[in-house]
Amino acid sequence: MASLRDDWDCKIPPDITLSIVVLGASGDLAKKKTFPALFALYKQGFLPRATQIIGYARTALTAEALHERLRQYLKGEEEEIARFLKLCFYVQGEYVPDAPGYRELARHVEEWEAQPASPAGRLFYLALPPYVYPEVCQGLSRECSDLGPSRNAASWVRAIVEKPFGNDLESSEALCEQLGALFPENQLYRIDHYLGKELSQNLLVMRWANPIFGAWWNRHYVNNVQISFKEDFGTQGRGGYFDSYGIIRDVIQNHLTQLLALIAMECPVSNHPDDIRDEKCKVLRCIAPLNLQDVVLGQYVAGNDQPGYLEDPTVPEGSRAPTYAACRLAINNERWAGVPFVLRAGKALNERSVVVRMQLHENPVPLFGPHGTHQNMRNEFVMRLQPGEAIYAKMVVKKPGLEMDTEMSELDLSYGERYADVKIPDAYERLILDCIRGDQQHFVRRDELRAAWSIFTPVLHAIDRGEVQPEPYEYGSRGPPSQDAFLAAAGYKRTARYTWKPSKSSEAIA
Ligand SMILES: NC(=O)C1=CN([C@@H]2O[C@H](COP(=O)(O)OP(=O)(O)OC[C@H]3O[C@@H](n4cnc5c(N)ncnc54)[C@H](OP(=O)(O)O)[C@@H]3O)[C@@H](O)[C@H]2O)C=CC1
Ligand SMILES: O=C1O[C@H](COP(=O)(O)O)[C@@H](O)[C@H](O)[C@H]1O
Repeated sequence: MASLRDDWDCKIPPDITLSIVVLGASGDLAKKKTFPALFALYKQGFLPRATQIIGYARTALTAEALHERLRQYLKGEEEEIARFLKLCFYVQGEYVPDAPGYRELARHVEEWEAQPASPAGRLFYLALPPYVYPEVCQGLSRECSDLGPSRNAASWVRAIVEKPFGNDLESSEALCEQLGALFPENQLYRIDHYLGKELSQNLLVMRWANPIFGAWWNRHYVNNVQISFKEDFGTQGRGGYFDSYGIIRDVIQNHLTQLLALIAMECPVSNHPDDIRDEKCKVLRCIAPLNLQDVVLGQYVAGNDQPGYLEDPTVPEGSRAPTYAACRLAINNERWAGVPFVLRAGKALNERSVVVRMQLHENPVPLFGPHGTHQNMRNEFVMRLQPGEAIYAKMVVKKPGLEMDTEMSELDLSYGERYADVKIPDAYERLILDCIRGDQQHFVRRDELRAAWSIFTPVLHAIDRGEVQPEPYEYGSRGPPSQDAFLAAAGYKRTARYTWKPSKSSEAIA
C-alpha cells in the first residue's frame, strides 16, 4: 500500500537532539518495561546519537540510585549497560502543575538542546497512574513544551500515555478534553501495548497484502470469530488495582477490541496512520453497545492449591468484580452482519495464551461421506499471538496412504521455525521507536477510544452497580462452566479428533 499523503515522513533526522523524560521513573512500569525497552533500542542503535534520558519522580533518588534500581532489569553486556546508564539522569519533583521540578526538567532539556539550528525532540513518557495525567500534562505544558521561536522546524514534543484511558465513556472523554487542551492529538500517543505485538502488526500486512484472504474474509464464509486472552495466574496482590477495573476494562475494552478492529476493518485508503485508524474507528462504530444477555462473567475461586480471588488480601470483601468475561459482539455492516465476534479474557485459567480463531462454515456438500469422518469439520484460521507466535489454517486433507481416508491437518507458519534466528522485539520497544519516528499508527486515536468505550460502557455500569453475580470457576480451569454453551450458541463447534503433531521446536514452545 502506498502512502498517498505527502505530509507524512517517519524518518528520524540524524542530527536530532533527543530528550526522553520518563515520568514515574521510580515505579514498576518504568523499571520493568520503559527503561528495558529504551535499553534494547540503544543496543540496536535505534536511539539517535544525541539522546539523554531523564527519570522524573517524587522519590528522593540520585542518578546513581536510579541506575542501581534499573540494572537488574537490563539484559546485556555489563559495558553496554554502563554506557546506557551514562545517558540516564534523574530529577526529583512533585506532579502538581506548579512543582519546581518541571522547571528543573526544562533546564536539563534546554541545556541539552544547545544548538537551535538542529532539530530537537522531547518525548514525555507518562509511566504514571492516569489520575495524575492532567496535572502532569499541565506542568509539562507550562514549563517544558515550548521549543522556543528559533528552533529548527523539524523539532517536536510528544507525550506517551498509558492505559487505562478513563473508566467509562464519560470519564474517558473528560480525560481526553483535559489532555487535548494541553497537547494536540498529533502530540498524544495513547499506548496499547497489544498493538506493538508482532502478530497484531502482521494482521494488517497479512490481510491486505494477500488476495487469498479477500475472498473468504466475510460473513459468507466465516461462521464465528473468537479472540481469547488467557492467563494462568491470578491477581497476586494486584487485586486492589484490578478490582476497581475488572477484566473488561483491563483487557477487553482495549487490547482485544483493538485486535477485533484490525481483523474486521476494511482496506484503508493508504498505509498512512490516520487512514488505518479511520478504518478501525469505522468498524468499531458499527458495533452496537453490548447487552448483559451477551456476556458471561466469572470470578475465580480456589483450585489447584491456589487461593481464590476473594482471598487476595488487597481485594475488597465480597467483591463482584469479574476476573473472566466472554462478550459476544455483533458488527452491523455488510461484511460481518450475523457473524458473532466473541472476545473473552480471564485470569487464573489453565494456560497463558492469546489466540484469534476464525471458524468457517461447514462445507455445504460433503463429498467425502456419508462415512467420511470429516464432512462436518470446519476450516479454522488461527493466529496465536503468544506464547510462540504462529499462524495456522486447519483443513481436511487426504490421509497419506492407499485408502481415500481424510484427516484434519494444518498449514502452519510457526515463527519459532520459520524465523528461528530472529529476535521478535518487545511491544514497548517497537512503540517507543514509533513515537520517536512520529508514527501514530499503533497508538489509539481519540475517536477509536470513544467508539470502544461506547460498546462496553452500559454493561460496565451494570456490573459496577453490582447487578451481576459472576459465575465461580476454579483457579487453573478453562473458565466458568457456562462458557461452552455460550460459545456454542455463538456458532462455535470444536474440531473433535484434531491432533496436532508438533515439531521439536514447537514442542519446546508449548
Ligand atoms: N503452529 C503451532 O504451534 C500449532 C499448534 N497447534 C496446537 O494444537 C492444539 C490444538 O489446536 P486448536 O484446535 O487450534 O486449539 P485448541 O484445541 O487448543 O482449542 C480449540 C478451542 O477449543 C476449546 N477447548 C479446548 N479444550 C476444550 C475442552 N476440553 N472442551 C471444550 N472446548 C475446549 C478452546 O477453548 P478454551 O481456550 O476455553 O479451552 C478453543 O476455543 C493446540 O495446543 C494448538 O496450540 C495446532 C496447530 C499449529
Ligand atoms: O494490560 C494488561 O496486559 C497484561 C497482559 O499483557 P501481556 O503482554 O503479558 O499479554 C495483563 O496481565 C494486565 O492485567 C493488563 O493490565
